[in-house]
Parts: sequence; structure tokens; C-alpha cells
Amino acid sequence: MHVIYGGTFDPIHHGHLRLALELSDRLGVPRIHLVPCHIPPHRGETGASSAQRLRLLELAIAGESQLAIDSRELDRAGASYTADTLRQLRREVGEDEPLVMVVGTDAFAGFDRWRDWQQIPGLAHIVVVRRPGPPLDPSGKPARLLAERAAEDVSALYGKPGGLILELDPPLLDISATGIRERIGEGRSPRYLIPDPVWDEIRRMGLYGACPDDNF
Ligand SMILES: Nc1ncnc2c1ncn2[C@@H]1O[C@H](COP(=O)(O)OP(=O)(O)OP(=O)(O)O)[C@@H](O)[C@H]1O
Ligand SMILES: O=C(O)c1ccc[n+]([C@@H]2O[C@H](COP(=O)([O-])O)[C@@H](O)[C@H]2O)c1
Repeated sequence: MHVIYGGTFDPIHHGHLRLALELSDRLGVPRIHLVPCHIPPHRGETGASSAQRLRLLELAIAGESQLAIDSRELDRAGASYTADTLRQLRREVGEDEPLVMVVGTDAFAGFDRWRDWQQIPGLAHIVVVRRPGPPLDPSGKPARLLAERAAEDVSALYGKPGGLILELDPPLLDISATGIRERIGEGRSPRYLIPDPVWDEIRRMGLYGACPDDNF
């Protein structure tokens, strides 16, 4: 089973990293592939460039064999559409291999606005990770899709290459990239929310308004 976890990762933080490890254990896969997006189709400009976000990811996962980076979206020009990524991956892993895309409920809530969203279940399973915040609107298209395609448990995902949606409720850290960017912009330390090497590099590059000379 091939599992991807996409995000803007602006910047990567311990919430993302802990979830990825938790998923590797719960889904029974040796590795989770983190897929940073190049140009997010759905939000404004990122605080850090694609190359900078990739550098931070590399530092964050260094030495962790359960995590890998798949940088294919950074190599594609234009907006990063998940359907394009999944089509490419499906060709690579073959017709029969289960392919899984992980999203948080906040991201899944807008799923019916994603490019070619109706084709995505034909390409992969979806694991929706419940995050704090408003629940899915039960009359909305994402919630209805989830109800139609709900998987009983993890083992169901192994039985077919795609098409199921599994809701998981793993322990989550209450950390957001927005909060980290704000904190840094206000001159407060984000230490212990992100790995130390990531924070060192953010300061070295002066990202998110960090002062390169700051010594918190
Ligand atoms: N603390 C967290 N725990 C688990 N999942 C998270 C956490 N933060 C984000 N995610 C999920 O990770 C994916 C990528 O998230 P993203 O890169 O947008 O991070 P974010 O912290 O939500 O960023 P932002 O605050 O800029 O929106 C999304 O599916 C999102 O739901
Ligand atoms: O394909 C799309 O149209 C699309 C629209 C919105 C979000 N996504 C993907 O959803 C993932 C999570 O997005 P975000 O904003 O929470 O980082 C990330 O991999 C995005 O590329 C994809």
C-alpha cells in the first residue's frame, strides 16, 4: 500500500510529523510519503517558496525512515492538483496496488471544489483525519461521499486499489502552520512546535519575518 500525505507545509511542524508516524503505524505501512505542493490551488501566496519549504521538510525528516518526501508537485509547473499527482502515482504503482491519500477534515471539507474531485475515488482511497473544529456539514457533498464510500476499518483498504474513505481519529497535536507564522512574525519563539533544525533554518533564511540574528 502506497500512502501519500500532501500539504502546503508552510512550514512543516510537529503536528504533521506526529500524524505521519501515527498513520504509518495504524495503516501498517513502512513509510508515509509527504507531498509538498508547489502552488496551492486553493489559497494565497505561501510565506516560504517551494524550495524553502522543501528544505525545511528535508531537515524535519532527516534520519526518520518511516517518512519520505515525494517532491513531484514541486517539479510540475503551475498549480498542484492532487488528481494529477494521483494519476501519475497510479501509473507508477500499477492497477492493483492500494493507493491512499491522507487529508485532515478541514481540507476534506472543501473536497468538492478540488480539480476533478469526482475522479479521485477512482484513483485512490482517502483517509480523513478528524481535526478539532467544525464537523463536516452532513448535507454537503464531502460528507455524503464519505457516507457512500465509508470503509469499516484499515484492513478494507488492503482489499482493493482505491474507492474507499476511512475516517480516523488519531491523537493530534494542536499546532497549525498559521499559528507558527504568526508567532514568528510577532517575534515570539515557535520552539517545541517545530523541530529545532527547522527553526534554525527559518532564522538563517529570515523566513516568516524571523530576524536572522534573533536568539530566543
Ligand atoms: N496539527 C495537525 N495535526 C494533524 N493534521 C494536521 C495538523 N495540521 C495540519 N494538518 C493536516 O495536514 C495537511 C496539510 O496541512 P497544512 O500544510 O495546510 O498545515 P496547516 O498547519 O493546517 O497549515 P495552515 O495553518 O497554513 O493552513 C492537511 O490535510 C491538514 O488537515
Ligand atoms: O487538487 C486540488 O484541487 C486541491 C485543492 C485544495 C487542496 N488540495 C491538496 O490538499 C492538501 C492539503 O491542503 P492544505 O491547504 O491543507 O495544505 C494539499 O496536498 C493540497 O495540494 C488539492
